[in-house]
Amino acid sequence: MSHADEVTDTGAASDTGTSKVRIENVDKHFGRIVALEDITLDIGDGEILAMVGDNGAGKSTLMKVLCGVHEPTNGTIYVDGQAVSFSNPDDARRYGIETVYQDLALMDDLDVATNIYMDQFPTRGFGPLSIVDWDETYRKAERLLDERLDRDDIDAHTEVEFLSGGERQLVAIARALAFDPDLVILDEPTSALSVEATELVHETVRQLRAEGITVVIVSHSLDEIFGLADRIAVLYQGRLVDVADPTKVDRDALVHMMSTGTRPE
Ligand SMILES: Nc1ncnc2c1ncn2[C@@H]1O[C@H](COP(=O)(O)OP(=O)(O)OP(=O)(O)O)[C@@H](O)[C@H]1O
Repeated sequence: MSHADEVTDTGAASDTGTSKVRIENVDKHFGRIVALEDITLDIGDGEILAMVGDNGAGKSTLMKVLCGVHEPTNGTIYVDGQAVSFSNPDDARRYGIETVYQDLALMDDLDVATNIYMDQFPTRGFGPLSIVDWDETYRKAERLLDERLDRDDIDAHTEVEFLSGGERQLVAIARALAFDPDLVILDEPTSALSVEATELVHETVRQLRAEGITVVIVSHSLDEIFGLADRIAVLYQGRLVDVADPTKVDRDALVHMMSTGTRPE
């Protein structure tokens, strides 16, 4: 691979707005494995940034650095211009970063509202006498599904195991939204979904952007990438190859970058 072809993202996001998150000179090593090497990337406030790359390119590792699962070996993460250091996902959450993992991590035998609020149930009473306010839990869940996701057809009382794949994805997104995030990371959100369910999830992602939420989406689907992304960060063997504008790059060029680590002539 020619390192001359690799880029440092100079902050194209700043052209239209400010950076929500800046990843600066980030390396991540696992023993002798270099999973990320000198990544510098701005994630623009309110944009949908797709993260793409072949297997082993470093997408998951970069996502996990962003959401506090991994600490970078070197480099700095800035949120709203402030240098931050995340030791765990709760730290990232405090800075408004939520992640929806591919496996969704839903509890199948619990209902929708419980899944959405299980980490932060509304309570009544004070101190040791406080108890879960179930009425408020269902009310809030219904409001969230209806007003934020436009899905009043998903009943907050339904056990998650009875939902379709697309609905499960939306419940997982709702759980992230319940933390009132500024940035949501979606890991392969439609990889197991039908065309129809995929379009519903895409609608939701566009809705998040319309609300001003920044979205980072890890995806292998070119349709998804070209249909949704404002910019495309291409990784290859742990390095950033390009941050492409989907209106200016075609599929062949993207596949070329993903498979060779170089930009086309
Ligand atoms: N916890 C870990 N321990 C050791 N090596 C790891 C660990 N996590 C990732 N790696 C290595 O880091 C490199 C990047 O992996 P990563 O999972 O980030 O790639 P990816 O682009 O997400 O790939 P995929 O599309 O296959 O999920 C790979 O060589 C992988 O084996």
